[in-house]
Amino acid sequence: MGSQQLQLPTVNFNGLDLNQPFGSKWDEARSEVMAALETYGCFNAIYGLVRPEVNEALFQSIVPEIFALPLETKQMHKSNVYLGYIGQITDVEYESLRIQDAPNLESVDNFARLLWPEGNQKFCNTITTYAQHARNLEQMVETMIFQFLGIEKYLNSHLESLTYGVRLANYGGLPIEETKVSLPRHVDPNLITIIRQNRVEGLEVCTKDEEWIRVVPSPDTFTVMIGETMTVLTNGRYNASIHRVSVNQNRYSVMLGSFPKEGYLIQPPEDIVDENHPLQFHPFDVNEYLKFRYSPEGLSAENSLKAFCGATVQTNKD
Ligand SMILES: O=C(O)CCC(=O)C(=O)O
Ligand SMILES: [Fe+2]
Repeated sequence: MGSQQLQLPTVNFNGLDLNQPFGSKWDEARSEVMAALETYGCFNAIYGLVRPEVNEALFQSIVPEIFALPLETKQMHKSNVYLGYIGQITDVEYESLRIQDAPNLESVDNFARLLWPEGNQKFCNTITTYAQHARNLEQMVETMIFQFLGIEKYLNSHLESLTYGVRLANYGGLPIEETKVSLPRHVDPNLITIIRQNRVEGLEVCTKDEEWIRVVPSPDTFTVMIGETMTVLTNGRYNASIHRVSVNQNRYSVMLGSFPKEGYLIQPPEDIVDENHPLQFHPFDVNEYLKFRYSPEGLSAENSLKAFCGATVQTNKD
């Protein structure tokens, strides 16, 4: 038998409501989500409520237009190595821009005015509508995780401590004959990333057996993946998804990422730490971690998260 193409599990979120997080449909979706997170650290969510015209505006005009701007203009958004503009680093011309606090119209407008001094209403409306939609999905997944771990009483304060950014990515300089890795294997440092690839595929997720699953885009599907901050929060129960991007043609993607707000420390609730589940990580500041992760010490560490904040656990296999 030929090797069967592995596929990422798909969970249907249509009809689920963040304000009514219960009932048989919700519970069924939650079981599927938690099983997928355990195995892959990610899954596909069918969540088609974003209007087609928003999607069209995003991928047909907003994203291509922003990357067509002069480099100096795009580079006005540099803050640190993970936030802001990233580019000019590989021969495949990967570049990306991050819009901080994207569900908020005022923040997006501030961002837009750096690029277009007279403002850009279409840009602002499209980005905020998209970000609010993806944030809803993000918060449903957070809710499922908190329910599943029996730590729901901490959910509201946790959600209030989050901030959301949208990252736009451009894989240019193509087409080329052979598909090539243009964003190398990595894990995301944040809590959850909601990825939207439009038509052109490229995202690949690594399984525990070191096989790569190619994620096929579809019009109403978002890929949901957990990052290292979620690993810390869940005391190591859920590993961040290892992924990369391989392409042979021009590709755009749009991501929403959740981060703790500046100054918030992440640590697992005491309810999920006990003799059988000893504390795996010291309280974690993602911004400090980002500085470490891209420092020579962080880059050379086998596991930069553990090197940064791992607690010494006697019973651990490593
Ligand atoms: O473009 C994608 O599909 C994913 C990009 C990614 O993994 C990242 O920016 O961290
Ligand atoms: Fe990533």
